[in-house]
Amino acid sequence: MDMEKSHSFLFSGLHFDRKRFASDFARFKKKKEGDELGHDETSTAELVEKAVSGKKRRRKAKDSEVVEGFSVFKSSEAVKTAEEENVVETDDTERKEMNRQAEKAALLRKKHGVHISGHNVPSPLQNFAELSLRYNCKGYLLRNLAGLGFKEPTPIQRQAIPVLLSGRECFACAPTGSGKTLAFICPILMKLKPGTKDGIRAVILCPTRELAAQTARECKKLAKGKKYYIKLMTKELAKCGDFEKMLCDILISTPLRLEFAIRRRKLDLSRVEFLVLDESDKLFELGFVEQIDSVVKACSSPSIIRSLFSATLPDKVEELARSIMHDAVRVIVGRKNSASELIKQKLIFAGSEEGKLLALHQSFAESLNPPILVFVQSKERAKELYKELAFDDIKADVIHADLSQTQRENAVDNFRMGKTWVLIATDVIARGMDFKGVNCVINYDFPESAAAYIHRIGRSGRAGRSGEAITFYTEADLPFLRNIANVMVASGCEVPSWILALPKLRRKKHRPQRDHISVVPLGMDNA
Ligand SMILES: Nc1ncnc2c1ncn2[C@@H]1O[C@H](COP(=O)(O)OP(=O)(O)OP(=O)(O)O)[C@@H](O)[C@H]1O
Repeated sequence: MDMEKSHSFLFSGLHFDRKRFASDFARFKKKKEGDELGHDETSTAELVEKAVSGKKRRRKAKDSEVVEGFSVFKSSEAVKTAEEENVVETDDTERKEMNRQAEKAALLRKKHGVHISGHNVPSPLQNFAELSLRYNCKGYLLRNLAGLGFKEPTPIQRQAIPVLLSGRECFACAPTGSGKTLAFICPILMKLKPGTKDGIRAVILCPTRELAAQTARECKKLAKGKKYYIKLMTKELAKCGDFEKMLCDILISTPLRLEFAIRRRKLDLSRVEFLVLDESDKLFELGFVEQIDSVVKACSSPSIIRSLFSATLPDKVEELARSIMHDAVRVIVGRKNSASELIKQKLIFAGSEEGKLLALHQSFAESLNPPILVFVQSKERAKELYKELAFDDIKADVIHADLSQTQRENAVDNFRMGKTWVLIATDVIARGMDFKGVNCVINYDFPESAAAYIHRIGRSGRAGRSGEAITFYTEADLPFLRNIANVMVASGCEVPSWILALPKLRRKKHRPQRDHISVVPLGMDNA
């Protein structure tokens, strides 16, 4: 691929007029043939060719260091013929044009808070129309984007789409609710032919079933009008699907189900051209990493394009991923690992576990502005809090990993439709879930990490809307308070200075033992 690039790069802007230099060209051709017979005649065309290939060598050497730097060719030692003067002039114009383009791209990135690393990064999109001007995007996709009301690409879409379309692997980190899903689906749809019998050519991995189902739905919306085979790996499919006969262009799955299908059902992923790890930092956590490993191995095509997307991308994950990626481009929107600036964040000291419950009842009694998401630390606590709220006149529901698939789906659907006002949840829906217009996220239990905090509160303040996040804390959470306060400060929220002066904590996860959620004093339940 690099070879191809340097080839087209070398000859772009250089037009050797074969008609005008017909006689030279004929001599050059003769010379080439004559070379084999030991002739020694130098033609104009050959001089040009020599000068150019000399440039090619120097340019190749220079390419590995910096992208700009064409001035080096000005010191060509080769004899300058009139034709070569032409070449140099063309080179100069080409250089100026490239510099102009690079400057324009840098300004656009600056305007949208896009930071990149990697060489030869394609310029960001100015608008969706550029998808067809630069990349020949089909009309159906542009119509679907317009139909969904997407007028302008979001910053991550502006940069990540051209990166993936140019065949480069990509690490992408952008705030919650900033349109990362479209950033990876769009290039897949643009690159893959719909409805072929070639087998699976794109795999999107998500950490939860809910997110996988949501991503499959988004993918179908964007593909509307084209006969793509888009499949969600359900439990039944993983267990009983006839993979040899299954028509599938794009497969969306959780790592567990996909690994099961690969290992037990011999699912063939050797023709996969795009592998996306959504919420990639989660997927590189213990418990997922072995499954990811087997999926990465099964996607064995040498030309595969892998990409990692998340709102949080710790350095450790980047290092690990870098070992499997080739020449990846890194795209960061805003500050890495930070919360969306659209969310107003507050910390509330609730004193004790009982204090938290009273504070929640009180805040609901004073003003209830649904839809509201309430996060707790475990499924046991989710059940407990749900029981407590059931006495109030509030339409509450609960979602956690102990529920059946159907119960989980219903909980999500009812919340989406507005039938549920308050959804009590564990971290099972903390990442990626796109509930439109969540007004407030309440961290009833303090999040276990800064990343968990960023993802949880990121269920509100999406797609340009504002949101609110309230985090309760007790004495037990004090050692971890500073970590969350730092995230708040980084996204422009005010935090009391004493919190920022708390000692630094090395421990990454915070899951204290907590008293049961109940206003009834312990031991009185059966009275
Ligand atoms: N260009 C756009 N213009 C307007 N809205 C958009 C655009 N692209 C995506 N959206 C909408 O923005 C919302 C958030 O998008 P998405 O779920 O992809 O966010 P995300 O960055 O993946 O968030 P998270 O980190 O929480 O997973 C969705 O409702 C989506 O439809």
